[in-house]
Amino acid sequence: MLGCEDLSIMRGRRLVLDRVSVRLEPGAVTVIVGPNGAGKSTLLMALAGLLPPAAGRVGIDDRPLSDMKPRERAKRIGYLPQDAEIAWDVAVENLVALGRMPHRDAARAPVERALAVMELEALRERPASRLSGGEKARVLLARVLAGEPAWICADEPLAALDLAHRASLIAHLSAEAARGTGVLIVMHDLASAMNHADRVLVLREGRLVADGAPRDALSEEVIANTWGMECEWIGLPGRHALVPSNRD
Ligand SMILES: Nc1ncnc2c1ncn2[C@@H]1O[C@H](COP(=O)(O)OP(=O)(O)OP(=O)(O)O)[C@@H](O)[C@H]1O
Repeated sequence: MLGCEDLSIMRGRRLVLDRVSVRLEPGAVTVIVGPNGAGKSTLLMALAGLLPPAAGRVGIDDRPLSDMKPRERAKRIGYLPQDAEIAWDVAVENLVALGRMPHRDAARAPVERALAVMELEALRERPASRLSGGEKARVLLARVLAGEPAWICADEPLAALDLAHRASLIAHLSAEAARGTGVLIVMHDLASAMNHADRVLVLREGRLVADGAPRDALSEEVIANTWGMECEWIGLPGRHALVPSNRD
C-alpha cells in the first residue's frame, strides 16, 4: 500500500497540495487528473518520495518514505518525470540497463523484457539522445520497467506517443497492474482515464475533489465543477469519448 495522509506540500512559498489523503492499492491503475497547475505532478513526486511534506505523511505499508534510503525507495518506486530529457549519447540498451542501478546488478532479463515491451529492439544500438520525442519517452519508461519496481509513478507518459504506441502503452501498464504492480499515472486525457483507469483522483487547486471509480470521479458534474466546462460522455463503456455539451 502506497499512500499519504493529510499531505501538504509547499513549492517555493506556495502551498500547492493541501491536506491530501490517499491510500493506493497495488494491482490497479490509478490516474491523477486535474487542470493545469492543480498539483498533479507535485502529488506524484511526493508519493514517489521526491518532495518533502510540509505537513502530513507519505509511506509504503505505513512505513514513512523518509525513513528509507534513496536506493531502497528507488527499488520499490519507479518514477518517470514529465518532459524527461536524455542528455548523453548513450545507446538505448545501455540507458535502459541503468534502470537496474538501484539493484546494483547487471541482470539482463528485465532489461530485455523492458526493451521488448516498449518495442525498442530495433533501436537498441541507437544513441538515445538522437531519438524522436516519442521514442525517447518509450526508452525512459523502459528504464523504469527494467528496475521492476513494485510501484510505477509516471507523469504524462502518453503525452508524446502516437496513436498505436499510446494504445500499446496503456495495454502494457494495465497488464503490469494485473500482475500486481501499482500503477499511478498523471494524464490530461480524461477519455483515456475513463476507459482504462481502475481509479481516478481529481485534483483542483491543490485539493482532492473526487476519488473513486472513473464513472463517479469523472462524472459530468465533477468535470463541470473542476474544469469549468459542460461536457458529456458518449459511446460505450471502455470506448467513451468526451464531447462539449450542445447548448442549442
Ligand atoms: N519548483 C517550483 N517552485 C514554485 N512553484 C512551483 C514549482 N513547481 C511547481 N510549482 C507550482 O505548483 C503548482 C502545482 O504544480 P504541478 O506541476 O504539480 O501542477 P500540475 O497539476 O502537474 O500542472 P500541469 O497540468 O500544468 O502539468 C503550480 O501552481 C506551479 O506553478
